[in-house]
Amino acid sequence: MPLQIYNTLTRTKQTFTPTTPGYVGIYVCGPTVYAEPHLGHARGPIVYDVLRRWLRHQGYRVRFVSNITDVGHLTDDADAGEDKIQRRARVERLEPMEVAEKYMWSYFDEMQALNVLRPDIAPRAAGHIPEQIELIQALLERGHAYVANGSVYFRVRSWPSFGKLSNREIEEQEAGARVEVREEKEDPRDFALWKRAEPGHIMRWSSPWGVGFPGWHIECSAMSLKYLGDGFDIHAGGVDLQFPHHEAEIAQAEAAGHTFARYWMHHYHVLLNGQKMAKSTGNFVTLAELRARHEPMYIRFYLLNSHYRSVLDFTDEGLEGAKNGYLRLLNAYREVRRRLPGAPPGVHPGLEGALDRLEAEFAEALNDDLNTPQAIAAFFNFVTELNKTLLEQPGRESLARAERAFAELGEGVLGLFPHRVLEQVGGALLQGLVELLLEMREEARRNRNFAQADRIRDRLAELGVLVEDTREGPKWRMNP
Ligand SMILES: Nc1ncnc2c1ncn2[C@@H]1O[C@H](COP(=O)(O)OP(=O)(O)OP(=O)(O)O)[C@@H](O)[C@H]1O
Ligand SMILES: [Zn+2]
Repeated sequence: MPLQIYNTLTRTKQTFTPTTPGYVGIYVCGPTVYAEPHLGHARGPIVYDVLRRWLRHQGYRVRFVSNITDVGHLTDDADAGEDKIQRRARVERLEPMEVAEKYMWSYFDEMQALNVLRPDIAPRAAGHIPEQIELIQALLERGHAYVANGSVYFRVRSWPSFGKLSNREIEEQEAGARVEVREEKEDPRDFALWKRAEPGHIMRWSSPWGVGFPGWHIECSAMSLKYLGDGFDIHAGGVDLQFPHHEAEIAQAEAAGHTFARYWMHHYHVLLNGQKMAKSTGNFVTLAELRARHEPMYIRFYLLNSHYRSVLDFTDEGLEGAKNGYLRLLNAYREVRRRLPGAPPGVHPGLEGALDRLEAEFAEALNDDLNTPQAIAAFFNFVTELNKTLLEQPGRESLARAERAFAELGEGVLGLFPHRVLEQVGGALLQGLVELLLEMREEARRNRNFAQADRIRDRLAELGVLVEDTREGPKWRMNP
């Protein structure tokens, strides 16, 4: 079965076929960079990272674009309120662009720690003002926008398909708008493409309509079309963005004469205490806090262990459980790597069969609307079978294939086993030294020098090397 994607536009799972055979363009709405990223911010990037890796694994060339919003996102969705970045700049006594830099880099650092591949392009809204102005001009020429008082608004009435993505009526949009904003609009449903800068507004650019700044939605239409072209393949973001942000993006692009994205993917929220994790409400746990307590790969595994179209209510116990599951897979991978150099030549039919099943189940899971928990389940099934076959000393060819499965599917596609995690035990020198210490510990025990033996074990534990005494002698593993 080829890749099926649930397309919000059609509300069905559809077979994915790219516009240009062999190439896939993906655009993901990125963060507004005015605060430290929280766990919710990681879900989308990790899910779409797996999508990107999976397409690449299947031989596609993928261009992955994810923007940084550094201007235009107001505290109020109805074109009123203060720019979120400017407000933060006031609080921190920084330049707005300092705020944007600071939190953009925290975001990139967190994503890197979570083994999310860098976007091919991470365009910033403030760096694409001419492109946005050009798109607004096209809308004005076609009568889908109008100038009012130095601001430009999209004329929703002129675009009947507005609302096709979310099927939603737009009345709420009016609710929070300040009176003067409402008054200059022809229709309360209209939204800002360009806003006149009030005297205190620092982030300002010249435009044909006077000094101002772009509306939040226009950046994504302008930048996705610029870098991915008309009719690009996949546009993604959180469900909260479906309306009004994505509706506006579609209307702006199509009303200006472009064909817009063909598949729309939306991930559901990470919750905390039953509510959406969000910067603006203060209901969140930052990635930095979590990373101080947990290896980042536990966090990635935790997020991938639920389907992106279901909400995920975060709990500490859930994350703790993910850790155990993750370590089970990681230890199996390490064991395969450890055995490989000394394995006798040969093919082990049992292991080969388990690998066939893993590959088939894994592909089936990801092709079914990116069912990552199912793909992880395929790995668990495999590890159960692998552990059985390891008792029979499988030959090198089969072990090498098992190693490739971990490397190509576990790391290459799911991104769960970066070199860093493996290297903690992978280095031959480290391995040799630990084994030497364990030999000395055995010797100490034979000489009834238990204090010495315990000291070696405890010192190793402090270094993260856990020693377990089994019937076959001491075994050790790293606690990452
Ligand atoms: N709790 C969450 N779970 C999943 N995705 C989220 C969550 N919060 C935000 N996102 C997604 O992260 C991206 C960046 O969103 P944004 O910067 O607006 O974050 P936010 O925390 O919701 O901010 P605010 O509270 O100010 O609206 C968007 O794609 C958004 O859908
Ligand atoms: Zn967007």
